[in-house]
Amino acid sequence: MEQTSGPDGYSYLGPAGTFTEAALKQVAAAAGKPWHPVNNVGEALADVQEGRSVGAVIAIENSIEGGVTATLDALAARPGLRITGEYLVPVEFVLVARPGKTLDRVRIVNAHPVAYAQCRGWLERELPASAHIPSSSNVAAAASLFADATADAAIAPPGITDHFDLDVLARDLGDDPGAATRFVLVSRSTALPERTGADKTSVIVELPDEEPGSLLAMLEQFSTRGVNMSLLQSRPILGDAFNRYRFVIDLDGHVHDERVADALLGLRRYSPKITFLGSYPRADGRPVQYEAKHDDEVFIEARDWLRGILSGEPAAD
Ligand SMILES: O=C(O)C(=O)C[C@]1(C(=O)O)C=C[C@@H](O)C=C1
Repeated sequence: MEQTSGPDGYSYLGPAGTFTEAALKQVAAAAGKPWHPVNNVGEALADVQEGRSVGAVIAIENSIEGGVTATLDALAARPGLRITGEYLVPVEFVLVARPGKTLDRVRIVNAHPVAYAQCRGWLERELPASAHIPSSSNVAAAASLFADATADAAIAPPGITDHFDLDVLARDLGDDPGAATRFVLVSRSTALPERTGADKTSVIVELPDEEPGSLLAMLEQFSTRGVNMSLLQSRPILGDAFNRYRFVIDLDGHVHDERVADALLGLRRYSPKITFLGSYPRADGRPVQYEAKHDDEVFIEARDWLRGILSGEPAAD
C-alpha cells in the first residue's frame, strides 16, 4: 500500500507493520487509497478533523489492558468525529534484539506502553530487573534499536523480522495467548452506517455535579429499555481533580433501534454533556440479543398511543 498522505487517504499509527496497520488492512474502503503513518492517536484524529485524511484507524480497547486511555481522551477532546467501523486484531508479541545480544544481557526494554502492559507476567518472570522505555508504537520500539543504543531489546509483533534484521530472543510474551485489540475507524462523515442487527453505539457521557445516585440513574436509562452495555470506562475530566469523570460507553444496538434511541433521549435529558460517537457494525458480527418487550414495535405502539391522546382521537378498545 502507498504510504503517503492525501485527503482521500487513511491515517494510522505507524510505521508499517503495527497492529494498527493490520486493522487498517481490514477496512474495505481504504484499499487502493493512500495510507498515512503517524506517531500517535491525537495526530491521527487531527488529520481527519482537519481534512488531511478521510479516516483514521485507532486502537480503542485491548482484551488484557482494557480501554486505551489515550484514545478515549482524544475522542473526548476532538468534537465532530464519528466512529463508522470496528475491527479486531489478535495480538502476540516477541522480544527482539540486534544480532549478538542474548536474553541474559537484556536490562532495558523498549515497548509501546499498551504492549508492555500485556507482557507484564512474562517480564516479571524472565526479566524481573528490567526497565522500560516507552515507544510510540511496537514497530517504532524495534526501529529504535538501530537509532540509539539505550535499549537492549524491544517488544514487537512477530512479523517484525520481515522489516528489520533482528534476532527473536523469546516468543509468546503476552499474558493471554488469546489476546486481541479492538480498533475503530473514525471519520468526519455524519452519515450513519446502516443498521445490520449486529451493531454497537458509542457515546461519551458526563453526569450532573454532586448528585447522589447519578451513575445509577444513568445506568437505569439503559436497563429499563433492555439495552446492554459492553463498555463502561470512566476517565477524569481535566481540571477537575478527583471530582468529575466522563464515561465512555458502548451499547449493544444501533441508534435506529427504538430502544437505543429512547435510551439516548433519556440520557440527553439527564446529562449536562453527551457526545454521540456513532452507531456501526460490530466486528464480531454477533447479532444483538434483547427481549421481545423491547422490540421496535413496542416503542412505536406506545408513541402512537400517546399521539392519539394528544390529537384527541377517541379511545380504542
Ligand atoms: O504499536 C502497535 O503496533 C499498535 O498498533 C499500537 C497498539 C495500541 O495502541 O494499543 C495496538 C495494539 C497492541 O495491543 C498494542 C499497541
